[in-house]
Amino acid sequence: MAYQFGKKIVVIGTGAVGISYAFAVLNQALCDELVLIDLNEKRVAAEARDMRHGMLYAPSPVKVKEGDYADCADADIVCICAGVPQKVGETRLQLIDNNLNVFHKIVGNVMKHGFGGIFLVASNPVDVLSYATWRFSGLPKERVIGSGTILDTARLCNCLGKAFDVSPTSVDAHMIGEHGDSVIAAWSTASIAGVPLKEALEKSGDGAARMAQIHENVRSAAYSIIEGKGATYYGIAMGLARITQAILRNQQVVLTVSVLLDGEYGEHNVYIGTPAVLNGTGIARVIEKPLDDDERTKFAHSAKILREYQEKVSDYC
Ligand SMILES: NC(=O)C1=CN([C@@H]2O[C@H](COP(=O)(O)OP(=O)(O)OC[C@H]3O[C@@H](n4cnc5c(N)ncnc54)[C@H](O)[C@@H]3O)[C@@H](O)[C@H]2O)C=CC1
Ligand SMILES: CC(=O)C(=O)O
Repeated sequence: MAYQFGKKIVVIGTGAVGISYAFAVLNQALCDELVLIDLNEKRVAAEARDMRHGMLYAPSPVKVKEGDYADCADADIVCICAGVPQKVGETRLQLIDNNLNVFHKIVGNVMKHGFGGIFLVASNPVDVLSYATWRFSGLPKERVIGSGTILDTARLCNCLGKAFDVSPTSVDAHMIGEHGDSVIAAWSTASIAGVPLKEALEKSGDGAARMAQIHENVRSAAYSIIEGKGATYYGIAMGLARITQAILRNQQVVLTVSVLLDGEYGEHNVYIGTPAVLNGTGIARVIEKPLDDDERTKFAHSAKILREYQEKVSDYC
């Protein structure tokens, strides 16, 4: 496991998601300095101390401490996981007013200290908050990345892996669009070793029903996990760690993340989930999937919803 000399990550908001991400970063030795920031100073100091105790058994030493915004000045990645999560039955978009207010303060504080690295946004609604972070920070769009549909894609690959009895890592399929209720399964391009899954499912006779069921399973996963244990955090933490690895190890890998579209899919000025190539510069390029007509219509609908919510950002600018 490569040790990342000189790499520094700051996590802002060390609740369930932020601290799970921090723990994944330590266990994968993705940086050599990890700084935790939260409004709850007593708790964040305790989290950092607990993590330092585990360092003896980590794959590589990582300096962990609780910190403040001055620590962002020379950070490679600032990952924002702060703000409220959904309560049972609440949608992600319903969190917008509270979390936009939180992000306005946080991004302002980070930029005040001359941050020039990459923002990684996890808080919901993640696409709209990624757009807000881009607007508030003034950084190039390539350096403001939302986790987007990285978790939805993992959920889809899990379902399809189970359905076709292969490892999820052998499934090539993507969830795109809003990380939320209008999320889309890009069935027309889903495959295993080049075998198209839409046709494979259709051959079984009940293909349309199975695809609808798998889509619903993915779309509603967060709702049912929140009902079961109050929050979701391990899945997104692993997804955030994967994005972090792609950036800090300059991997040039394709992941589904939230990016600002500039003509791809016929859309402009909207942060939304799509496959993109990630490397040390952040977003190296967006990959526009060849969608069928139905997927294209649904993607345009998802973008429309997000653009409407993005308008709220102007109130702060
Ligand atoms: N993108 C994704 O796929 C996922 C996103 N999420 C989102 O992540 C966010 C965090 O969720 P949880 O960790 O479960 O919530 P949580 O309530 O456990 O933690 C949130 C933390 O943010 C901190 N915080 C609030 N305002 C702050 C500020 N101004 N400065 C610094 N810290 C501040 C709180 O003190 C708290 O520790 C939520 O918006 C949730 O919806 C959760 C799961 C998956
Ligand atoms: C909470 C959330 O966004 C998720 O688990 O997908």
